Amino acid sequence: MNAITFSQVRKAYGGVQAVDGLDLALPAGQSVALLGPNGAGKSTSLGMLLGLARPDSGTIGVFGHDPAEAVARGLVGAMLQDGSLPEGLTVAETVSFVHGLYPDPLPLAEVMELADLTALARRRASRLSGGQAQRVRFAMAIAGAPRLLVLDEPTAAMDVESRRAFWAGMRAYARGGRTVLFATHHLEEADENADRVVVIAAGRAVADGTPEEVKRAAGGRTVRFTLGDQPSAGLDLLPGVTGVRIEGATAVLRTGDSDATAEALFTRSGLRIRDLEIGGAGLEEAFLSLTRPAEGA
Ligand SMILES: Nc1ncnc2c1ncn2[C@@H]1O[C@H](COP(=O)(O)OP(=O)(O)OP(=O)(O)O)[C@@H](O)[C@H]1O
Repeated sequence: MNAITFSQVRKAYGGVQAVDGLDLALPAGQSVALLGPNGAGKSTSLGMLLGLARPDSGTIGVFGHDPAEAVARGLVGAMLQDGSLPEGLTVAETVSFVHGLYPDPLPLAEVMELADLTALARRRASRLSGGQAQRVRFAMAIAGAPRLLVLDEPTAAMDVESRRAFWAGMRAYARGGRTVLFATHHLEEADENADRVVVIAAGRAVADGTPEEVKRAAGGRTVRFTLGDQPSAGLDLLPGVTGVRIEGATAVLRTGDSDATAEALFTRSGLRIRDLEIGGAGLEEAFLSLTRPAEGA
């Protein structure tokens, strides 16, 4: 059975078409990243999935139910971008209170462990750093052992160490056949933590598959070399080149024909080429090539 289906879902705010005909079918048991640039429609889609807003048209199903019905049945846990924590309670009291609301929760110690909160149990929840508060929200989202866990940019306020611990907790939660859908614009988070990546731009899915498949669908390879302070003008006109990015002293060319691009760099560009590397396109190149045309539209 599909955990989630979106069929031709549309949602506009005033003149902005936030979600523009989104189709999605996610089988139960997968961890899926909804990957897209700012304003792509990720939060709007997740809000509708949680029954917080209704589509203007189209339908959304969660384990075969209407979203609000699925939430009422306790099938869905969510961690959204904001939401304040109660004043005056410790972390342990906050998590334990929410935990007590569910008929069939995860063991409390397991919730604290998965959210990496054991060492913070006695701290006041209202005095936590942004990243620590996110971990409490994560604990509250998983406490009821929901079959579907929805996370909207969960690591936004976390440092590198907290992120690592967070994703380890998320993957451990996902292991018992549970479904996780998370929104992110961090490519490496999608690459490392999702079985499947849905790239969303301008309110539509523009690519959908394993991280490897998405990279392949975007096609092409990258040719990178040290440009130094030489001019980059004209690199986009070399044979095969479909995109040019300058990263500090390095030029990164996306190309459909790396042999022709490399040959032209040496014979025709007039540049001094050093440290040439040819590689497969990473998720970042795939993401840029998939979302750029839609963004500019
Ligand atoms: N309540 C609202 N009122 C008006 N416009 C909105 C509202 N919510 C979202 N939008 C607009 O809809 C579009 C999609 O926004 P959304 O927040 O869904 O994108 P997102 O992919 O989650 O972006 P981000 O990564 O920045 O969170 C944006 O243009 C946004 O400005």
